[in-house]
Amino acid sequence: MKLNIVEYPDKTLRKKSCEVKEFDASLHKLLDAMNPLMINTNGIGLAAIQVAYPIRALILNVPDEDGEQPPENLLEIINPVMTHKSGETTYQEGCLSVPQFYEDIKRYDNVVINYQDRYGNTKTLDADGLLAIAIQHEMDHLEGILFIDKLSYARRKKFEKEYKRMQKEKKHAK
Ligand SMILES: CC(=O)Oc1ccc(/C=C/C(=O)NCCc2ccccc2)cc1OC(C)=O
Ligand SMILES: [Co+2]
Repeated sequence: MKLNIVEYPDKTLRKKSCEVKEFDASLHKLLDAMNPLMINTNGIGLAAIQVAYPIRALILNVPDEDGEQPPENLLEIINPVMTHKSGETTYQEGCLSVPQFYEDIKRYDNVVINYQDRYGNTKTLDADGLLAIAIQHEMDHLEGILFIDKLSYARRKKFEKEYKRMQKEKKHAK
């Protein structure tokens, strides 16, 4: 199953993702294809909309203390609902759909979510630190929200200018 990452400013990224109803083989095939794509592109989180599937599914594999992403750390989060959020933290975020751009983004420090696994079993996850940040970043994707939408007006203008120049350079480089 060949997946490609949709890149900003592609309008696909702005779609609202729909609830997953069928926890079937096609869902499993998609999740199984998203994982290597995320790992091979140095990602730690990937939402299905980023590979053009507007469904409420996302995967996460936050590196552990020695920077590894062992398969047992993979989280497959479907139909997540945030039931608690508290505290505040800032982290320089990046996104596979907005390559080569990193910005400090403010997030909650602790979140609790209810979600379903690939078989439809309901689970609860209480997350702090980088995992909490990643969950919020990926759940935004399900609403068509990108981390650059959270920038101040000035920083957003700076981003748009830099991004346009980079895209032009990439085109000429081809
Ligand atoms: C050149 C380029 O695009 O660099 C990258 C940028 C972002 C990423 C991955 C970002 C990512 O997984 N974001 C998930 C959401 C998230 C953001 C911040 C903290 C937690 C979770 C990977 C990149 O690729 C390389 C080779 O480093
Ligand atoms: Co992202």
